[in-house]
Amino acid sequence: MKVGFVGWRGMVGSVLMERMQSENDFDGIEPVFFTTSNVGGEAPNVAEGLPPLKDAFSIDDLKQLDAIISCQGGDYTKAVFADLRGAGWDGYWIDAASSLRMDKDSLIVLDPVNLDVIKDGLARGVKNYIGGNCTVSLMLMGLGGLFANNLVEWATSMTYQAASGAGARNMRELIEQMGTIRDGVASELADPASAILELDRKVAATMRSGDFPTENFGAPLAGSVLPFIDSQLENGQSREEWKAQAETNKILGNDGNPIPLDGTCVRIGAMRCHAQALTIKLKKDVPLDEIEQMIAGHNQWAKVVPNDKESTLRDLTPTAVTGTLTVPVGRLRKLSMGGEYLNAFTVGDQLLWGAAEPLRRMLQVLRNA
Ligand SMILES: NC(=O)C1=CN([C@@H]2O[C@H](COP(=O)(O)OP(=O)(O)OC[C@H]3O[C@@H](n4cnc5c(N)ncnc54)[C@H](OP(=O)(O)O)[C@@H]3O)[C@@H](O)[C@H]2O)C=CC1
Ligand SMILES: N[C@@H](CC(=O)OP(=O)(O)O)C(=O)O
Repeated sequence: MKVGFVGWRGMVGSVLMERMQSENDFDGIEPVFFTTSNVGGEAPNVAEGLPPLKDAFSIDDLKQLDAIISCQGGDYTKAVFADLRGAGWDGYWIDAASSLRMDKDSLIVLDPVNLDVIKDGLARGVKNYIGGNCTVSLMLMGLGGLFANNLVEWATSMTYQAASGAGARNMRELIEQMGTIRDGVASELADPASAILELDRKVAATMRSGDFPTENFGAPLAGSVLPFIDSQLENGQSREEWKAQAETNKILGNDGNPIPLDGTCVRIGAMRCHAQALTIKLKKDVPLDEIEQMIAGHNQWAKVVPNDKESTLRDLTPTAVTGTLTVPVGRLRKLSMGGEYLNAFTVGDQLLWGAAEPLRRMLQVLRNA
């Protein structure tokens, strides 16, 4: 199988390369690497004898491939995809960008949750397989057991989304902001007897000053939260909030009767793990131990964290989860509204299950088909 890689040196692409190497996914495929900026440059060192980088805008070169994985972003997809199909290319297009997700000729891939939908798509001749929004994919990896058991009547999710979701430059800016705040009160911090309200006043003044580095986020994130992610829709939702219901139901293959999902998406000062607090209205009052079994039994990455303080602070934080494929689910308890109202909190690495991993695994599904 001849597989083209576009966007392999970006943040999502680099995580994809790491995962493919550690799973030996390059064995048995013929990888071809593309670039938008360095045609003729050296391909990454993932296999022997790779040809130099090809032009990612060359339809003739792209047409030679059986499958293309793009982590280059939506603008690239918009620039080449239609022309490539228009030129008669019939290969598999696997993409991290959102542009084609809701297209009728595309499926959203998250195989531990929707392998049946993917296999049905392959049998029907679907050729476009798109990774889901990170928050949606991570929610489904954690709570897939409840959806698989048809228990969710509706859910609302309040998210705590990491800087990486906005890009590599934003991750750097978050740390710049943290450092700027710290540097502004270095002398007060060095003196344990300094007045806390004076320290606090200086921190606020630093964050509000015109010099504070906010070029990428557009506002201070360190020491604050930003309750709007992605663009604004006319109905008052952010696009990130809109994706929850639209993408979840598409992933699950719910055509006629969508499960309502909505909430507030918030950027916080974590590096690459998204977290979300969910209120889930169950279709019936199922005992908590059965719910825990459904969640833990759904896939090998979902882990139930006991609802006690020690376990939660040890295992249910971005710090604990970052860089791993584990998707812990905790704070599981029935809410005071009644036995059909479930509380849950889940955390996941948004560059792994939220971006690169579903694409890597889609290639494996194709190879095994
Ligand atoms: N960030 C995220 O959390 C998620 C992102 N996505 C999708 O993936 C797309 C790519 O995201 P992301 O990986 O964050 O984007 P990046 O900005 O990290 O990389 C995109 C491209 O930028 C070019 N580039 C320019 N300068 C550099 C540099 N210094 N280092 C590395 N690459 C550079 C590379 O293209 P070239 O080699 O051709 O120059 C690279 O492939 C997004 O647009 C989005 O559609 C999807 C889910 C989550
Ligand atoms: N919007 C997500 C990241 C992302 O890339 O989402 P999407 O793939 O749906 O555009 C975030 O900011 O955390």
